[in-house]
Amino acid sequence: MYVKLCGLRTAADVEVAVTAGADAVGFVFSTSARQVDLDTGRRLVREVPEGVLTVGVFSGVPAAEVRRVAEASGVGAVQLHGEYPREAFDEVAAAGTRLVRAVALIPGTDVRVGAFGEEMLLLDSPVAGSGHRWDLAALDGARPAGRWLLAGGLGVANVGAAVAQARPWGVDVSSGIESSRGVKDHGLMREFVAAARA
Ligand SMILES: O=C(O)c1ccccc1NCC(=O)[C@H](O)[C@H](O)COP(=O)(O)O
Repeated sequence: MYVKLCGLRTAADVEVAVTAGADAVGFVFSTSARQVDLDTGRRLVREVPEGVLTVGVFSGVPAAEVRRVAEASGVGAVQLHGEYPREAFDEVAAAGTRLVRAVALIPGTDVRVGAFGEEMLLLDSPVAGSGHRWDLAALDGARPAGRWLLAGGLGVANVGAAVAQARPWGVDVSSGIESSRGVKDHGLMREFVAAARA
C-alpha cells in the first residue's frame, strides 16, 4: 500500500513522515492553510531522503508558474488538482517532473491512469484538502486500474474500511493527520501509515 502524506509544513513533519515509512510527501504551493512558500518548500524538499517522493501540490496556478515553482523547489513530482487541460500536464512534464492528476469521480471524468500523461491518478473529494469523504460506491463500474490513490476524508479510524471497499493502489491524506487545520499531528501521522498498511 503506497502512502502519501500531504500538506507538510515543517522539518519535523518531514522527519516524522519519513520515519513512519511514507512513500511520498506533499507540499501545497497554492492558496491554502497548508501553503508553503517557495523557500520553505525548497528547504523541506532537501530534508527528504532519496526514495521518498516529494510532491508539489497545485490548484488554480497557471502551468508556467507550476513549472517554475517545481523547478525551483526541486520536487520530484507535481500534483495538479482541478481543471488543468492535457496541455498543462505536457508543459509541466517538460520540466522533467513526474505527474499526479487529482480529480473527483464525477460523471464524465476520465479515470484511466495515464490519460493525461500522469504516473498516478488521485481520486479525491470535490474540494481538495477539505477532509470531506465521498461515496465510494461511485467506484462500482468506474474503478481505475493501476496506480491510483484514494483520498478525501481518510483518517486512522476509517482508512482500513475505505481500502477494503475501494481497493486502491495507494492512499493520500491531509486533514485526517492534523490536530487543527494546517497543523500536523505527528502521532496521527504514524498511526495513519500503520493503519493504511494493516
Ligand atoms: O490540502 C490543501 O489545502 C490543498 C489545497 C489545494 C489543492 C490541494 C490540496 N490538498 C491536496 C491533497 O493531496 C489532500 O491530501 C487530499 O485532497 C486529501 O485531503 P483530505 O481530505 O484533507 O485528507
